[in-house]
Amino acid sequence: MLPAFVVTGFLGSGKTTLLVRAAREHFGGKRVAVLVNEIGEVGVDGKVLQNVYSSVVELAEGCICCSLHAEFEKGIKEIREKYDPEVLLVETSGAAEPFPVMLSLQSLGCSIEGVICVVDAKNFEKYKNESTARYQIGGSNIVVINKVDLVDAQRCDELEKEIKKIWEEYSIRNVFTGERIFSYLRVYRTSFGQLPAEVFEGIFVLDDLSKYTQPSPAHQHQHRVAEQVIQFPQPLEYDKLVDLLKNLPADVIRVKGIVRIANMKNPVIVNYAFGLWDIGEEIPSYRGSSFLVFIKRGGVQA
Ligand SMILES: Nc1nc2c(ncn2[C@@H]2O[C@H](COP(=O)(O)OP(=O)(O)OP(=O)(O)O)[C@@H](O)[C@H]2O)c(=O)[nH]1
Repeated sequence: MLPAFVVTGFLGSGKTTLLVRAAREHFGGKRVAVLVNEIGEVGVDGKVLQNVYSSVVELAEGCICCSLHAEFEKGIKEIREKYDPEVLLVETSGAAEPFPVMLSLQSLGCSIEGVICVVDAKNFEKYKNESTARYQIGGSNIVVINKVDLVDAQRCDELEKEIKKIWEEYSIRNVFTGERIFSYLRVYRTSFGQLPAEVFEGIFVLDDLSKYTQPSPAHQHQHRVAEQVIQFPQPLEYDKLVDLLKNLPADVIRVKGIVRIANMKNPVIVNYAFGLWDIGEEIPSYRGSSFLVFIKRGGVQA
């Protein structure tokens, strides 16, 4: 059985950051393959992850928990044949629910060693009523309260209580017995996805889910976000980019992309989530054109 971890969590919560950190701190020396899914036609996370993992497969334009189901299974088979990994990491898009992904992985001979839901401590209040965010918490056995550098300890305590309540309500159950499929929830508090080694040591292995017949939440799942990609043929002025990020319409909840900036040697990653932005990490290997992906709340179904 191939050990697999699923990383889920709402848009911009810090999934890619966590995986980049895990590569540096916990997977040295192991053959690790990563499968990453984004809702948009242009992937950013895959390019960021390629900087630290050599085997990255991107599934863009669609959602692995519903429309991309077949591609997901094909992607996993391809990864196994091509890279023969010792560990598989799956980063779902911020708009996906983890349960169907877990079922697929198990049916393909993976043992799920943890479903990690990343929660954005700073912005949880702004997205906590989205049903997808609730199913992501309920479909996990490890919740990582991330961005704790941006909130105080009291807020973290409140959040942890709230998350546990949501987990109780939304956790996946055996429809016949009402029993919870995950017998426990483990909560960590982190900054920039820093986790203890135990998370990746196989101590959170899940049961075989195929014996449960609960219909997958994907059947009711709708994407209440829409995305638009803008390409920039010329390098951007730094100040103009900052201006743009500071003056986005309120319904834009997430922006990310890779852009070239005038007078900077390498392309850089641009990140914006619920009002917080950052222009920074360089991607020297990126050869494509500059682009930004804008994700809006309340858009059409994907
Ligand atoms: N202050 C702070 N910022 C963080 C932390 N973790 C991540 N970020 C920032 O949050 C932004 C989004 O992080 P990502 O790791 O790209 O989030 P994601 O969940 O992969 O995003 P999507 O794939 O679009 O859903 C980036 O600007 C990160 O640098 C943290 O603990 N503290």
